[in-house]
Amino acid sequence: MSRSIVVATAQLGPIARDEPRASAVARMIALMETAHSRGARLVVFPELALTTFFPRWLLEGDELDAFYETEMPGPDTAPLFEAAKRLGVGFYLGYAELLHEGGTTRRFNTSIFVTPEGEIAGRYRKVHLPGHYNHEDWRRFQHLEKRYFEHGDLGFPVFEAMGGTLGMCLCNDRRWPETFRVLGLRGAELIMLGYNTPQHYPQAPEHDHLQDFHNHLSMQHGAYANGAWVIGTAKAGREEGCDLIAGSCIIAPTGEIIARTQGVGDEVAVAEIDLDRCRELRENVFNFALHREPGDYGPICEGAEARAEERAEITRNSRFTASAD
Ligand SMILES: C[C@@H](NC(N)=O)C(=O)O
Repeated sequence: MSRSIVVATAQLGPIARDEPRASAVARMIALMETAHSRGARLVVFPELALTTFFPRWLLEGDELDAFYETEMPGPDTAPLFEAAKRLGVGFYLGYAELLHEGGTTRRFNTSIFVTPEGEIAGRYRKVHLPGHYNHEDWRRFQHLEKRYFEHGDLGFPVFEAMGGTLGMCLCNDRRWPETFRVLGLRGAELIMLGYNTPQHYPQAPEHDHLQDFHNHLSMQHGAYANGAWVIGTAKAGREEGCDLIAGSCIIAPTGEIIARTQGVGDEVAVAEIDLDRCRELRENVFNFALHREPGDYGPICEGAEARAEERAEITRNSRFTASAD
């Protein structure tokens, strides 16, 4: 018996700095309706899908806080939840999360999975935060994710929804094989992720022409080496003068891209996927129980305590991550 489900990647074009959330949400509902009209029951939106990619600027106070969600759904996002219920569609959504916890303000780069019933079935907080902590004059665009978000505190959880075992990650996470492997070890059959990836890589501009290649290379390998379906969704196009790559796609457990967007604007690509196809890999070349050799992978987990302490020290010194209320 197959476990087939029609899924969609719902790519967004640029979101202007002054574009209200209600406008971004209206665009997402239109994409969801298009996906639904093509049979989709699951839709994946990008990372930080409700606003422009604000870590490209040094911001403070209310101007910064305005880019975070303090409730989900909130007044601006409730229509997306309602559309999902009306259409019977589950969705992945990336957004900036701000919460007050024990007298502390916490900020995460977060994704959730919402079921067709409108319930939040899964939550993920980004583990691999790229970029830097302080303003760097030499950059045309900042990448202040390390300043604006705390290291995700949930690890890489999986959850049951839509008849399968699902997992999530966000953007830079896809470049790390460990992300996919941990989700694979937990039995993920479908891994969803959103990304905001500039075409220009300031530290090594000679790699600019490789951004699309590295994007697909990472996700296709993650799918193949773990026998999982992967859906990757871009926020694409020229956003506030910064070119973001597109290439949103649906990838089979064999590593093959079976559907992808063509342009750099709002666009949906749809495919029917059979979750049972994960077995083609997981019962053969990547049968973990039979072939994996964890005894030889020691260095992968070395340094965890030192790294946690280093992060805690940085957090204590940062005005933005885990700041006192
Ligand atoms: C640059 C970085 N962006 C991100 N939003 O994590 C990446 O694509 O790895």
